[in-house]
Amino acid sequence: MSLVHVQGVTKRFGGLSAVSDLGFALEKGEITALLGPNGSGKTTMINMISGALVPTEGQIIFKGNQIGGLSADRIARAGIARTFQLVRILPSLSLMENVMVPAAFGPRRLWGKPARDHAETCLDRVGLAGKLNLSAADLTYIDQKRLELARALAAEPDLLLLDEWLAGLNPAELGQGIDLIRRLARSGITILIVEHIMEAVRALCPRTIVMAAGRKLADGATVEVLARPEVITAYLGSAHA
Ligand SMILES: Nc1ncnc2c1ncn2[C@@H]1O[C@H](COP(=O)(O)OP(=O)(O)OP(=O)(O)O)[C@@H](O)[C@H]1O
Repeated sequence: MSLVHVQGVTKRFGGLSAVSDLGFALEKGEITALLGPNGSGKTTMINMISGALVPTEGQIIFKGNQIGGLSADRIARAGIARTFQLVRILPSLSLMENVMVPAAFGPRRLWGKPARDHAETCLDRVGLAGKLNLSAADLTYIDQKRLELARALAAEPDLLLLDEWLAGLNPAELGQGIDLIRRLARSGITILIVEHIMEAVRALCPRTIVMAAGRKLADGATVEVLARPEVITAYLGSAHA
């Protein structure tokens, strides 16, 4: 059985259909790109999987259970974590404290020493092992991104949703970011990536799903999908082309 099964999902905001009758499945351990021009509905889809938005129609099945419409808190505990387009960390807290907070709300509800040990492991996984007691406000941009990832990992997700996690990195940092995501995927986490940097998509994602105006335009091997005329046409109208 697929880890995730999105079936006939629609999200309407008043008269606007941001996502229309979308369907796809994600297999365990897969790393997949969700692409599309600005406003095509990618973030709305991620928001429905993570519980920030309730689908108007359709089902989102995760590990065999319908999760569409459940609270973000319950979905996180079921094993789905995400990052945001604009980094969300707690600047006044140390790195360790930043990661202990989501650990407390994760499936094991860790507290005290087990939470500290788990936070240390998560920070180590993203390359921040030496900075546990620094204040989050003092981090460079890429380290803030690493910290956000460590906070997502603290909830011990089976599915990780990355919403433009690589955006804003310089070329050297981009290489480090790609390596880090690849390492996480190898550890068995299923990853869905919304990303406008095609170099990263090609390097990381064997499979790509393309949305246009809320609908699925293409789904298949990345190299093949990105060469399709209808995909190229969809992107030519966008600022990211
Ligand atoms: N809360 C909301 N209320 C009303 N309309 C919304 C809301 N969220 C998104 N939309 C609209 O839904 C459409 C899809 O937006 P969405 O942010 O999902 O696109 P996207 O593909 O993620 O775009 P981008 O690449 O620019 O982030 C857009 O027309 C957007 O204006």
